[in-house]
Amino acid sequence: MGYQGEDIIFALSTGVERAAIAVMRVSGKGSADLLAKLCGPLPPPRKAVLRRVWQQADVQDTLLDEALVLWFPGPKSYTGEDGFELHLHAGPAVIQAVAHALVLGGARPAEPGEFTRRAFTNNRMDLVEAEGVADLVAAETESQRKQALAQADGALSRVYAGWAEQLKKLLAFQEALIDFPDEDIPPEVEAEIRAGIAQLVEQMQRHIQDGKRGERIRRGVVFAIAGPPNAGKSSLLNWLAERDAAIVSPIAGTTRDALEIVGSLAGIKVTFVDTAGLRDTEDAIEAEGVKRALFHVKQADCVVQMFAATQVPQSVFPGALLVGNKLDLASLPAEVEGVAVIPVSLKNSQGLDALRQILEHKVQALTASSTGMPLLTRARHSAGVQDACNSLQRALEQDWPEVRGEELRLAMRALGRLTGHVGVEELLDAIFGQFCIGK
Ligand SMILES: Nc1nc2c(ncn2[C@@H]2O[C@H](COP(=O)(O)OP(=O)(O)OP(=O)(O)O)[C@@H](O)[C@H]2O)c(=O)[nH]1
Ligand SMILES: [K+]
Ligand SMILES: [Mg+2]
Repeated sequence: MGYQGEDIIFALSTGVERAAIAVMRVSGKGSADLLAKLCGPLPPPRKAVLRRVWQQADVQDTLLDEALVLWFPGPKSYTGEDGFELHLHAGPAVIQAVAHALVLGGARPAEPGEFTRRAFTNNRMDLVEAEGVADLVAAETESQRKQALAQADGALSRVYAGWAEQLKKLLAFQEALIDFPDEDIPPEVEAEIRAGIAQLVEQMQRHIQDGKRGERIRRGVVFAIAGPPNAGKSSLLNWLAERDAAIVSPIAGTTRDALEIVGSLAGIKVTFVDTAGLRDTEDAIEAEGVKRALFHVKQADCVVQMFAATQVPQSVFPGALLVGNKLDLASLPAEVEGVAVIPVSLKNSQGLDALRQILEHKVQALTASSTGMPLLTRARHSAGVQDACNSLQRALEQDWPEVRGEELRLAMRALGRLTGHVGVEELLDAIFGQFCIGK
């Protein structure tokens, strides 16, 4: 997608399902003339006005619809450009006819994310905020909504801007040391620069470590259900899904392919993956299932390790929740290798409320911020902060003022790339391409 800020773009901003009203959004230089062409004299800015929409209003040729019209003159609009919205009756024929009239008036359909990209280009928001908008549009759970809204509102950007501001000061001091080595610069300046850098490094490291949590909220917390055949893993999945998602049978080795269900716990998106029972096997297909099961165990945020009361395991996966099933058949140990056993019977629905609570707590623990800072939400952010942090660490190791200054500048650039203030042209297509059309 080549950026073409000169065009007038339009898109349906509401979904394509049947609805009463469809919002057609238009933005770009020349929007005022286009709106006048369709609806006659411009309404007052940002006021909803009922108007007839014509193919050509001046000659009242072909009435298309009667619509609420909003005129948004730039620069105080979403994109920063002149634009307008038509709240149409949502019939496909109405939408089609209006789109046709817009094209006749010189507009073109928008690319995915193009409105938000223009907002970014016109400094209405930075990249991190734009990503927040994309997440907000995609938010399915309460926690995703809150996190995305805070990010779209600039909470994360303010953290990065704060760091950039501190860095700028440190850089200014450093430049002074470089440019006026013989002047009477107080000796403590050198120490202050070092202390300032060390402080930034520490904050960035904590932010990166905390970052997995924000990503988990965005993507959902992934649990892998693993254990030997017939432990009751698929039975657990079905209980969580509240439907017969997986085949349950007394035959060991029933599940082969990993099966995922998506839901929410404590307002947070979660994915549970049912996997093949872990055992040595001659069967090639079952062996492939076991291989995949182990892959999911490695990838998951948390393993739910299941066993049947009749077959207590020798070892526990690191960090796993240990669920002992078939309480109805035999008694369960209180713990295995120091890890508490959560006793249940999926057959008799025993212990399931307690299990649900433990799962909810786990989800909260995996997603809560440990620093109180807004969480970074994407691999792109952690990579950017890591870049900046690496430069700062190299700066700390440097005694040469010039080299240290250069590392500080590199750290600045890394932060600038994060928020989109420098050298991000190549990133933009990738980022805005993820948006839906009309945003
Ligand atoms: N008695 C008893 N049987 C159970 C319980 N939970 C599950 N089962 C039975 O145990 C058998 C195996 O259950 P599954 O859910 O298929 O076990 P699995 O761990 O998915 O097995 P694989 O997919 O073969 O690895 C089925 O016959 C279930 O009905 C329980 O709490 N008590
Ligand atoms: K089974
Ligand atoms: Mg199974």
